[in-house]
Amino acid sequence: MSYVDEVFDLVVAKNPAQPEFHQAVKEVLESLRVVIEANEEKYRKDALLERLVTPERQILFRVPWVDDKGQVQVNNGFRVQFNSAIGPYKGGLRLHPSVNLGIIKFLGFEQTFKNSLTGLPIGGGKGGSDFDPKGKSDREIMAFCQSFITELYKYIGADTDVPAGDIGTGAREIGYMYGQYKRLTGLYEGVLTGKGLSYGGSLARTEATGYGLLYLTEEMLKCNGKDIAGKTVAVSGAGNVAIYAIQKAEQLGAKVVTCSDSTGWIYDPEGIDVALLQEVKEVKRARLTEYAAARPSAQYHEKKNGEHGVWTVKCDVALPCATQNELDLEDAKQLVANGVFAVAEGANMPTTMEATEYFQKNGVLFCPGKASNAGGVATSALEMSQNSERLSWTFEEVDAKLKTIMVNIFHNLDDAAKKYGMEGNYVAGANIAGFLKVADAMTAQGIV
Ligand SMILES: NC(=O)C1=CN([C@@H]2O[C@H](COP(=O)(O)OP(=O)(O)OC[C@H]3O[C@@H](n4cnc5c(N)ncnc54)[C@H](OP(=O)(O)O)[C@@H]3O)[C@@H](O)[C@H]2O)C=CC1
Ligand SMILES: O=C(O)CCC(=O)C(=O)O
Repeated sequence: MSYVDEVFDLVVAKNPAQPEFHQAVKEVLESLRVVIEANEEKYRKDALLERLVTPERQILFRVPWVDDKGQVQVNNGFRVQFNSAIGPYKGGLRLHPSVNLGIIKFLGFEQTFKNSLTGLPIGGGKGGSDFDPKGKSDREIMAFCQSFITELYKYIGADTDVPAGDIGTGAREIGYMYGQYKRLTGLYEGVLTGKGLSYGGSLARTEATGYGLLYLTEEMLKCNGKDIAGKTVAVSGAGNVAIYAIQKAEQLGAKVVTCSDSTGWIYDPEGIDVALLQEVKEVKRARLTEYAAARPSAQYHEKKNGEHGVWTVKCDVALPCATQNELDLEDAKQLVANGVFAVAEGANMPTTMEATEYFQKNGVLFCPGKASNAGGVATSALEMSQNSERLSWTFEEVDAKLKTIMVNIFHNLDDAAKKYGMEGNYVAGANIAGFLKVADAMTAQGIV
C-alpha cells in the first residue's frame, strides 16, 4: 500500500466520526501523491505525513455563562493548535451550533496550508464553540466571550497563538475577548486580530477576505484570457466574506445577482445593493427578508431542503462564501449546464470533492479556499506586524499589500501545478505549494 493511502487509513481509524476532517485530509493527500512518491523513503522514515495530520495540541474546555434569565448555560470550547513549523498558530474562532472537534480539526488542517501559501510566518490553528450567537443579547454575547477567554487565555499569546474571527465571530466578539484577555494578563499585545481600529486593529482587515477573493479571481481569469468586468456572478452567504466579495466584484465591473443566509436566498437581477445588504446584515443583524422588502428588484426564496438555492441561477462566475459542503455535485452540474466558467471558494471547503472533480473535468477554472480566501489571514498577519512595530498603516498600504499577496498566491500555485505536470489544476497546485514550505520547515526542525 502506498504511504499516502496508509496515512489516510490511519487518519480515519484514529479520528472516528470526523467526516469533514477526513475529507480535508483526503483532498490534500491525494494531490500530494506525486510529491510524496518522489521523496517517499525520507518522508516515511521521518513519519512526516503522520505528524502533518496530527495536531500539535488540542484544547477542549467547558464554557459556562449566565443568560439573561439567570440560567447557567454550558458550551464546549475548542482550540486546535495544528502546526507551528513556520510561525505561531494563527486562525479564527467559529461560533456556531454545528461546531465540533472534527470541524475545528478540518479547519486547522486547511489553515496550515493556507497560511503557508500567504508567504508570511504564520502556523495553522483554529478554534471555536458550539455557542449560537443568533438571538443573544449583547450582554449574553459578552458573558460567553469572557468565559471563553477565561480558559483560553492560558494557551494563546502574541508570539504563540493568535486567534481571529470566523463564522459568528466578528468585531463585537473580538472586542469582548480582547478586553478579557487584557484584564486577565495585564498585557496590551496583538493576541487577537480583527480588532477594532481604536485598539490595534488594521484598516482593511474587515474587507480583506472578500477583497482578496476577488483579487485572486481577477488574476486567475486574466491568466486564462478572461476578465471579471461585465460578468454575472453568483455569491452564497451574506456575512463578512460574502459582503466584501460582492462589494469588490461590483467595483471591478461585475454584476452580482445572488446572496444567501441560512434561512433563504436572494435573486436580484439588477445586482445586489451592497450598502443595503450591509445595513440589513451588519447593522441590524436581520434576515434577508428585510433586504427583499426594501428592494423592489429582489426576489426572496425561503431555503427548502433538497433545493439548490443560489446555484440554480445562471452565472459566469460562482463564489461560495457561506460554509463547508454547501455546493454539491448536483449544484455543480447545474452551474456547468448554465455556463459557469470559474469558481473560487470564499468559504473553507464549500465545494464537495465530487463537485470539485466535476468542475475540473468540465474545464471550469476552480480555485480552492485555502488559496482564494487567504487574504483574510494574510491581512491578520499584517495586523500582527503593525502591532509589533506599534504603527498603523493606511487603508491603501494594506490593500496594496493584500493585492500583491493574492496575485503571488495565484502564481505560486499555478507554477506548482505546472512543475508537477498538472497544469490548470489549482487544487493540486495550492496543496503542493502550501505543503512544501511546511514540510521543509518540519524537516529542518527535527523530530518534534
Ligand atoms: N471571516 C474571515 O476572515 C474568513 C472566513 N472564511 C470562511 O468563510 C466562510 C464565511 O465566513 P464569514 O463570512 O466570516 O462568516 P459570517 O458569520 O460573517 O457569515 C456566514 C454566512 O454564511 C451563512 N451560513 C453559515 N452557516 C451556514 C449553514 N450551515 N448553512 C447556510 N448558511 C450558513 C450565514 O447565514 P446565517 O447568518 O443565517 O447563519 C452567513 O450569511 C466560512 O467558511 C469561514 O470559515 C475564510 C477565510 C477568512
Ligand atoms: O484572520 C485569521 O487569523 C483567521 C482567518 C481564518 O480563520 C481563515 O482563514 O479561515
